Amino acid sequence: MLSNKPAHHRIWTRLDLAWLIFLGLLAAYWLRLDFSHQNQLAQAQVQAQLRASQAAHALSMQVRSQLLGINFILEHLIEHWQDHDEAVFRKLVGLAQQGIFKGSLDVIIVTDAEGKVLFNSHTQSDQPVSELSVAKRDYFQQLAQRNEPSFLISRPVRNVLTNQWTVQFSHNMLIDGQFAGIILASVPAEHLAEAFRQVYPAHEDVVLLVLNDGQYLARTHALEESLDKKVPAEREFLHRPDLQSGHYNAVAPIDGVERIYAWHRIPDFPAVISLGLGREKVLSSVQLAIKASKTQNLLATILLLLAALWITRLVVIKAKQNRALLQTQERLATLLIRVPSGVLLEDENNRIVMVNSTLLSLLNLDAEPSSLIGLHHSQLLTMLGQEQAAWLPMARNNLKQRQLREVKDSAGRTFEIDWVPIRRNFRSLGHAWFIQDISERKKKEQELVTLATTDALTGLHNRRSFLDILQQQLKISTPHCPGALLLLDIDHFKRVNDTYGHPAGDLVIHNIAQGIRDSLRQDDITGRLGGEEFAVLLPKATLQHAQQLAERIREHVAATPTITQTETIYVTISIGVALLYGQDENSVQSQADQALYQAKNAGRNRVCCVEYAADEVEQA
Ligand SMILES: Nc1nc2c(ncn2[C@@H]2O[C@H](COP(=O)(O)OP(=O)(O)OP(=O)(O)O)[C@@H](O)[C@H]2O)c(=O)[nH]1
Repeated sequence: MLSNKPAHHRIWTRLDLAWLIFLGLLAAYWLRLDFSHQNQLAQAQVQAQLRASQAAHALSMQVRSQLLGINFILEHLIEHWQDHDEAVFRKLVGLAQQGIFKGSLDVIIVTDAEGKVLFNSHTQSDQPVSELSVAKRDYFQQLAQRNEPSFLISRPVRNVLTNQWTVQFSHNMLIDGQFAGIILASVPAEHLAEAFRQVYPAHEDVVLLVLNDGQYLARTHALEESLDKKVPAEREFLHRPDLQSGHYNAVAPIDGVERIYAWHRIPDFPAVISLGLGREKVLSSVQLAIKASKTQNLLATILLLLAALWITRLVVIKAKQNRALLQTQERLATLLIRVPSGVLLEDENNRIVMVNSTLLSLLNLDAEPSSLIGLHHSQLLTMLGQEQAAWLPMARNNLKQRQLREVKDSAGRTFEIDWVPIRRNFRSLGHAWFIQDISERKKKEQELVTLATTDALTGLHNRRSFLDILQQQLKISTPHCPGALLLLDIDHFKRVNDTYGHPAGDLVIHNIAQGIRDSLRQDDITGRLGGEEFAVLLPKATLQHAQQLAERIREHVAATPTITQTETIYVTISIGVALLYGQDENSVQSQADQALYQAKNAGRNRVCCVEYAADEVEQA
């Protein structure tokens, strides 16, 4: 039996499992996608670091060559200062101003060993040099203690006249190994920053030039805010003197921008170049691609979820339909078992769809109904005996009308075979056979027919049945075979009843009926029209033949008494004869009746015929 709950439960268990797997796969996909996005970001960052590192290295080389140039110019000027030819020296200073940072040199100063300014490029040759001393400056004090040629880059200082930040490049002068003063070139920090800005103009990117102690010398952006500061103490290059280059990510405290930094020490000089690329800008294309990928995947996921919901709905509907179908099949199967007919249902390809055990027993087939499902009709026929196979010819699907027929088997049983086509919208869906053993029904029908057409006392045709046959016979009678109607009536039967009683009278009637039947041939028909009146139909008889037969009957009745326990009863009969041809039911009866009347009037126990014209008799 079908059970609703388990089937329902089963389908939901399967769906739950499918959803679990589906959602698990989706989650795994998204985790993998996220991992891949992180990877892309990391790779983009590594590439940015690489780019920054290469660019920082190139910048450091460029700055180094600039510094070497300044150093060379200062050394060259020192040599000429010691020649004491101020005119030539001033000319060389003019040339140096052109050479150092493309004319951005602020000032060149020469001092004596005490720090007193002996030459100032701002002072014209015909003017006295102002009384200035740099003796207290760091760079002077450092250089004063060195007895080998030394080049110093000092932290930026504000020019008191221009209020500009300037970076001081200084070199000591030695005469016979003794400190004899310094030469100093001052360059605006803005100029250094501008040189870098030309390469990295965007404010997201930054180039820093710092001393090894972290002091800013130049910064492409926010220069003013940075020049009197140092870079944050945690920067790698401050505490890893062993490293020549490196990189780090940081949010600059000056402008709050997050950058990917790569730094490089400037070979031979105590300074570091650091290039920071704006992280957001560098990664923006990758982040955009990731965002687009996430959007596309989200849409695809939503579509997949919608599709999965739709499929779930279809599966549930299908499962419900299947369950309903199974229940219907089960009901049908129960019906098939109970139905008294044998049922065989086939599809449009003559494949067995349904069969019940009643059919198998009617066909004398020893098999389980389920074993026949799916078999072709021809396979079923080979399993059947010849007789049964003939009952179920291969169905023709073009037949549209029900076919009903009766067959008899060799055991005398009658079967009704009903073939019903199954069609829908002009299309054949198959057909069904219903087979019923109707032997009993047939027997009962026959009994009813007999009851309806037979006289109970004599077993002869009753009046209605006899007249029906007479009517048929009248239609087929011909001049050569006219046929005849005999009306027979027992003579003085009232006396028999009166004398011997009614039961004895019945016996007489019964015996006379028997006598009449005994006198006739197989084809002749006898009936009791009522009371003591009988009729005989001789289908092909001529008048002469009918007369002879009537006479024989009359003689037989007269010579055959009815013997009861106490009596022997002799009776006679009178007979009227009429020919069928050319008459209808009423006229032929009327003629035979008149002939009978004549026989009665003429003394009874005789046969009288209708008197026909000579040509009529000849024909007969
Ligand atoms: N026992 C018996 N008597 C019947 C039956 N049917 C009719 N009868 C009797 O048959 C008799 C017929 O009588 P009538 O018609 O007078 O004719 P009849 O006495 O035979 O005289 P005729 O025909 O003139 O020779 C009646 O007494 C009926 O009661 C029957 O089925 N059984």
